Amino acid sequence: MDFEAVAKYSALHLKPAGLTLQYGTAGFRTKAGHLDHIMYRMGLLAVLRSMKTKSTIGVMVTASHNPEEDNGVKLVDPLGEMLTSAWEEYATCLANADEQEIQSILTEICQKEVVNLHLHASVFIGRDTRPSSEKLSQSVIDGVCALGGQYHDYGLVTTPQLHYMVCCQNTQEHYGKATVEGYYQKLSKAFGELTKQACSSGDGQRYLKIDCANGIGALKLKEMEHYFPKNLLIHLYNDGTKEKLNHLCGADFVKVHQKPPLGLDLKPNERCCSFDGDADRIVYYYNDTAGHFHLLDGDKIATLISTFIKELLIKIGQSLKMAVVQTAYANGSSTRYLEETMKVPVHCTKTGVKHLHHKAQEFDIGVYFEANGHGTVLFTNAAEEKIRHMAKEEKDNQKREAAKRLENTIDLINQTVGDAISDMLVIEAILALKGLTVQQWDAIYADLPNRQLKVKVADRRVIDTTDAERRAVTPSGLQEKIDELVKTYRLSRAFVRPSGTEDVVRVYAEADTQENADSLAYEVSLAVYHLAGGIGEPPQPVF
Ligand SMILES: CC(=O)N[C@H]1[C@@H](OP(=O)(O)O)O[C@H](CO)[C@@H](O)[C@@H]1O
Ligand SMILES: [Mg+2]
Repeated sequence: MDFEAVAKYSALHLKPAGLTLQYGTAGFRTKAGHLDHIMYRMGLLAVLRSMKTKSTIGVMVTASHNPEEDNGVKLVDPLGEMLTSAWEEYATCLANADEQEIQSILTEICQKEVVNLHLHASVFIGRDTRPSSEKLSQSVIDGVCALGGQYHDYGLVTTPQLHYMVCCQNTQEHYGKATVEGYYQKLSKAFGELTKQACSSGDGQRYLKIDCANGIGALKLKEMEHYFPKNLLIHLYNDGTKEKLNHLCGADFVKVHQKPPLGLDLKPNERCCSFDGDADRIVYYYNDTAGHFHLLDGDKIATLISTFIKELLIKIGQSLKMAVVQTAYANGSSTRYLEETMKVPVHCTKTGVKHLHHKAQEFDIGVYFEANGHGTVLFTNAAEEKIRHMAKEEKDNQKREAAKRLENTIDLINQTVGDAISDMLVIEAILALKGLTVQQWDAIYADLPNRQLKVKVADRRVIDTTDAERRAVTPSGLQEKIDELVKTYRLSRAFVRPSGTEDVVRVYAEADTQENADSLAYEVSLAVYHLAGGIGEPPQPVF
């Protein structure tokens, strides 16, 4: 290891005194001004991870739906998955080390992981549209170079595009070409094939309004539009030319506030969707003729996609096991509908894509979505081979056609990670094929009214949870209080957990009416404030 180079570059990326950060649900995230040293050190770590796995590793500079002033970074493992947890700990350790400790920590990681430092290292780098991202990605490059790694800087890409390209590279392009054009071509071709026999979506309305959160999604959709078949008409809003990233718009804003984004005029019954800042989440919505807003979130998306796949599986007559993976934030109605009506097994994991992803890998076909609209579908190699074989060789016309649809779905979905562009194409294809309007899709089941709130506490780590975060173990008395409150409402459920991306405790509640969900969420927030060391003003009633 060239410690001299490491030390030389480290001096250019000094850690602010007293700053400690943790590799959380989605890597490191904080104010952009505090991240230079983190970027550099993640460049170093990516090189070691690449040597360890003998594969290309991805580094994405983004803070997704967070405010424009924030930034963040996460590492992407060889098949496009999130970084494995043991290395998250190394990342945290390296990030918080004093400058003179860096060498010994790198050496320790190499010893523990038996990293052969003579191997070639390769790192793919991507970034979102934040003003701070370009400089920060240069710091990543410094880290990669300090340890003699090779890099390819993809510049502005969506997070899922970077994951996709890492996977392509490490599968010797079996998954696709490791270029942005390759991505556009593969997805557009699959979409065209899949929707060949569809006339249009049920409402005869052939276009979709997209709120791009003033982020990278707008840039990439503009590039991709030329590849789309003519039957897909999209109209972009919040394309970043006028307003600030994620400000009063984007998938997270729409989901949390349950209202349309600024900058998109919502006409009755028009089908609309929002991406988040790095385009790995998507939610749909519409306003009915009475002016009521209807949100179709990750749970509705999971239901639509799993219904579509299940129908095709029945047609091809293969016994492939499919399951849906959700988190505690999934609306109770969606879980009930999937289990009781659809007869699809549902599993609940902790928040964070990596947990859902791992669980989904246990099934032949694993559909996973967070309620906030992050999700995808995973097919095992064996399931994929079976489907591709049938799509080619099956004699029975109906079965073969169903297998072809599944095959195109496999090619359309980005299996590495949730992907707003890919998910949007899957959803548009399903609506067109099934002749469903957005209203008919929404009517499949009715969501239970719900509310999400945040509470500021001195140290959110005082809250420890169990049972896929549905119950609080500490501080003592908190869970008992929540249980007590939940009992006073109908069809109710509530839980609290420390956020992995913001310095807050999140509160979730659902109940029979919006008023009751709001009131329960408020009461639970108060309990958190009083029992878990709340700071600042106590929570106020929601409305
Ligand atoms: C309730 C919620 O939406 N939480 C989000 C949010 O995590 P928190 O740990 O809740 O801050 O950001 C994560 C990363 O984008 C995402 O995976 C997760 O679903
Ligand atoms: Mg995101």
